[in-house]
Amino acid sequence: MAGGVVATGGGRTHHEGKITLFVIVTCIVAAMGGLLFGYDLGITGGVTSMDQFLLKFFPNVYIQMKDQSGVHHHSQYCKFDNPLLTLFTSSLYLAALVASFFASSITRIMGRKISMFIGGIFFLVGSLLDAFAVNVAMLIIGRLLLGFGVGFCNQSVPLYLSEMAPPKIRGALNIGFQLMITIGILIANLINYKLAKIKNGWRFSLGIGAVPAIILCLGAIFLDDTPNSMIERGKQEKARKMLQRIRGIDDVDEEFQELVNASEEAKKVDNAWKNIIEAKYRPQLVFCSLIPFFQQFTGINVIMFYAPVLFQTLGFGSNASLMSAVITGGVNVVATIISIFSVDKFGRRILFLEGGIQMLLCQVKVTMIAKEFGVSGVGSFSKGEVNLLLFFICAYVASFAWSWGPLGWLVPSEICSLEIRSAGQAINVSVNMLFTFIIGQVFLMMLCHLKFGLFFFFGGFVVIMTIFIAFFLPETKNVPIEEMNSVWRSHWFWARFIPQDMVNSHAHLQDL
Ligand SMILES: OC[C@H]1O[C@](O)(CO)[C@@H](O)[C@@H]1O
Repeated sequence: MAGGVVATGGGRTHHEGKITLFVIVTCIVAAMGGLLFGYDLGITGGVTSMDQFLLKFFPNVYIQMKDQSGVHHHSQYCKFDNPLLTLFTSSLYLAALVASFFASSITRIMGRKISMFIGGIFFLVGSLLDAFAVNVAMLIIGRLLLGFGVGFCNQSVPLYLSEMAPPKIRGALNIGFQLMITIGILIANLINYKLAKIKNGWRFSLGIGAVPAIILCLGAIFLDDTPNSMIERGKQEKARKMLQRIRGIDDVDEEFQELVNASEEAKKVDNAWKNIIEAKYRPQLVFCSLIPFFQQFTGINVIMFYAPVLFQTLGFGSNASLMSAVITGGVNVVATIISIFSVDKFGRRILFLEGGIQMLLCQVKVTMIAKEFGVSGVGSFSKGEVNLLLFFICAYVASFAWSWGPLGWLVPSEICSLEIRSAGQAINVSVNMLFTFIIGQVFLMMLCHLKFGLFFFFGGFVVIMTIFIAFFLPETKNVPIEEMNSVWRSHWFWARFIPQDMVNSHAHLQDL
């Protein structure tokens, strides 16, 4: 899940309830929010490598790119290094960061539906502005609007999904949102590949985002709000009817009562921000801040944002570069699906540790192969080397996609109890957006200065984060949220922060 607060409605509930057609339609529409995020995230990489786009908005970059003589630049690595070009990609994340502060209150006070609708409108207008852009300003304003869309949808969609779905599929849906993001990235890569050859293809690439935005807006108009949100806003009777409708059964008393109780308790939480800085919540504060930071310092967005540019820099032809982005996008989707099936089987730690080691090995291998290209970037690869490079980049993306990708959202959401949940999620989402923005903004400059050593730079962070997980993250698989304190209490490091009276006496940790 890429944001929002997970509504657990009391944790381990096993209510009756079918997966009704209503729930399915609801989920499809809401999932458009994740798809749009992924689409807008993945689309810029291909667009910024298209000649016509560069020629229109960034002619200097175009000249540098075509110039093989070295007159305009010192090395191949620097040909895309242009702050405005990177702002086109990364401004979206800055806007998303700002919007999520407003979006969380609007989602709570006015409901999930309104928030999704506002997000959809931002996506729609942003896509159209970009598609019809006549200058760089219009292009960047469009990206900022798309970023507002991301901010609103990241708050409302995951919440909407988890509140509409029957409890038994809530966990799967949590990762399902991340899956939709990866599908969005893949679709963007495919569209770029197809449209690169047609005249002004970039306009279509940027404009096609309007289609899921329209579905999202229409959905938000016609679908109802969640029972949780109705209860929160005092519409009890409407909420009960809604619950009967979405569950497809009449007897919803037990679940309804639980939702009412959860809402009462939520009202009692006076100040999640004050709570989370208390010493007893130190582990949650640390993980909600460091997990998103580390997730971005795996370097994944270097590939997601700039794969075509990166491949071109490393000497791939323009078509091969766009195709390679499709391949990495496909690997990303498949590995995220693998994660859905293995996260409750192997546990979080195994996935984090395996993912970290595999990412590191791949980064070392990529550095070694890219070294052939030389510091000045004038070397060239053999066909075999190109394939090997692509193989290791794919293996790297796969290891991210079954570890830090989905777990970066899952773990923070499952360790925060109600009294700190909203603050914990807000920290997680904002730290993630902030560092996505920073990496998006400085990557091309880093590529220019660090050259192939760039992969090593992120590799260094992967070593630190893997050691961090090994020593500090206890296994959270199958641990109900109310028993999390026992886990911290029996941890060699976190135990010192947790007073004995916080530990639930019924805790059972045999499964760990
Ligand atoms: O699938 C990769 C994508 O997933 C995210 O980490 C969000 O969870 C993005 O920052 C990244 O681009």
